[in-house]
Amino acid sequence: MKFTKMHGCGNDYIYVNGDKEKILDEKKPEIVRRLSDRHFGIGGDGVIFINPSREADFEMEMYNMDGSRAEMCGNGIRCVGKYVYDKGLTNKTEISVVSCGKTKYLTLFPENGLIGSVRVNMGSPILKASEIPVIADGEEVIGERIEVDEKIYQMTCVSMGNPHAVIFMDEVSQLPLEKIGPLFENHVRFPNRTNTEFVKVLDRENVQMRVWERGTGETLACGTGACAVSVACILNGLTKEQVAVKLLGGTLQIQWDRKENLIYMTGPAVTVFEGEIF
Ligand SMILES: N[C@H](CCC[C@H](N)C(=O)O)C(=O)O
Repeated sequence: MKFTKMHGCGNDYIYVNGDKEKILDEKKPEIVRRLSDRHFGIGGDGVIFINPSREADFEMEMYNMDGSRAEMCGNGIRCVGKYVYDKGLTNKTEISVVSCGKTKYLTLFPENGLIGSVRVNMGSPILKASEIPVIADGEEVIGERIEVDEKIYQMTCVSMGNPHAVIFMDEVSQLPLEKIGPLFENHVRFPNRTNTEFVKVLDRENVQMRVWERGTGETLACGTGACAVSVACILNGLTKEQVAVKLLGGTLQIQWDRKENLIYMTGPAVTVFEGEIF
C-alpha cells in the first residue's frame, strides 16, 4: 500500500489515497493501529484516507492512532488540501472537503508550485452541551468546575465537530499529562470521550497550549483544539478575536469572526516522505 507521511505543526498522520488503495471499512481500525505504531508500523498520530466525494471536492476519513474514527481534524484537513493540490488531483486553490457529513472550505497558498500553508473555514463552534456532547446541568459549559484526580479545574466545553474540554491553567509546561489526560478523556461526563486542551493565556493575542487527544494521547498540536481554545478564551473575555495559539509543534493563527460566527484557522502543511508498506 502506497502512503504519504505529512504533518501540521508536528501532528503527524499517514495519508492514503482511498480511491487507489481499496480497504474494507471493517478492516480499517486494525490497519490504522498497525500503521500508526511507531515501532512495528510506519508511525503516526493516526491515518487519514482521502476519498472521492459527491458532496464536496474530496472526503477526509480520519482515524486516531487507537483506530477510532473522528469527525474532524484541523491539522489533517490542511494536509489534505496540500496533498490533493501537490499530487495534481486538483488545480484549484479554493476547495471543499467533507468529513462525517460536514463540509469545510479551504484556501490553499502555493509556494513555488507546492502548497506551504492553508486557511480553513472551520465553521461555527458548537456550545450546546447536548451536542458536544457533555453531561451538564445547564445548556452550555463555560467556566465550570470539574473534579479530576481530587483536583478542581475550570472547564469550558466546545465542539468543532469533535468534542473538546478546555482547561485554563497558570502553567502548562510541567503538567502530568500521562496521568490526568486519560482521566479527562474517559471522564463519565463525556459520552463520546473528549479531547482536552490545557491553556495558559500569555496576553490578549497569544496563548500557549498542550493537548491530550482522544484516541491518540499527547500530540504536538491539535487544530480543532486550537480553535476550541480560542473560542473558550474569547467567551471568557481573556483574548481578542484573533489569537496566535502556540503549541509544542508550532503556531496556529485562529480568528473567530463573531458577526458570521465562523472560525478561521491558518497554518502550515508539510510532506515528510512517501512510501510503500507491505
Ligand atoms: N483526536 C481527535 C481527532 C484529531 C484532531 C486533531 N489532531 C486536530 O488537528 O484537530 C478526536 O478524536 O476528536
